[in-house]
Amino acid sequence: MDKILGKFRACIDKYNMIEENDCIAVGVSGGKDSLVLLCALARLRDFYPKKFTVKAITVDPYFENKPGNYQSIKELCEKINVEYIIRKTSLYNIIFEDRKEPNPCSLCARMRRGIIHNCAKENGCNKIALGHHGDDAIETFLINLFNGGKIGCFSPVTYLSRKDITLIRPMLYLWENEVANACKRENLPIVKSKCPADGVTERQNTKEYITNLEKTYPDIKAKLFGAMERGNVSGFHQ
Ligand SMILES: Nc1ncnc2c1ncn2[C@@H]1O[C@H](COP(=O)(O)OP(=O)(O)OP(=O)(O)O)[C@@H](O)[C@H]1O
Repeated sequence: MDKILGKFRACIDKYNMIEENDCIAVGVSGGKDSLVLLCALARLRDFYPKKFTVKAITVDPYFENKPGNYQSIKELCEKINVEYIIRKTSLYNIIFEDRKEPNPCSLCARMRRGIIHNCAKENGCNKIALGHHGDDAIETFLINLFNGGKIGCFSPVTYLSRKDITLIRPMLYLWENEVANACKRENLPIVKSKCPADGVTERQNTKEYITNLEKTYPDIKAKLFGAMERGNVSGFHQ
């Protein structure tokens, strides 16, 4: 974990993501990104100059109308001294059985976000940390550009005034392969998603597009990310 903590902290400091006495809910899906985020934040909590609390929240979509098995995450949370909250939902039932959504991902993400925000508030948190990394940022930037003709991305920090809660994305200075390596090194307990739509997303195509671009422009990822900061895109800045 120490190997990634430098960049992790640099991102937090640059975008002032943590204030004294923050209570931060980490959205934990069970995937590698949010597990690494959870452990990195819990580790930082132990020596960061500003005191803050970390909690973990999993929104259980109830795939196939059955509860997910998050026992290994529960054990991890006990080990790193983090309170763990699992929120039962009917996401799977609503999206795949009731509505039989042809494009389930965006509705699911929207509903899931609302549930995480409410759950964080109910548990006394003023911030929510999400596991987006640098690859997610440049992929989102390109998807918005190519599909919508728009310059934009999610922001490193977003204050949601209606809910009075702030979203932070502390892993933006890490690339996906750095996060994946940290996950392996720490032997974190990935809970494999049972989502029927997993892996067949637009994002996968964009990932492959960027991998191909890298053959001609080896540092295209850093250039794209740098352009977002230099161009002050969506709250990114230099
Ligand atoms: N079911 C969930 N419960 C709680 N938080 C979630 C859940 N699903 C996603 N999140 C949060 O939203 C972030 C972005 O969601 P997304 O589906 O893009 O995840 P991802 O990039 O596949 O990351 P991960 O490897 O953590 O699953 C996650 O990193 C996590 O912080």
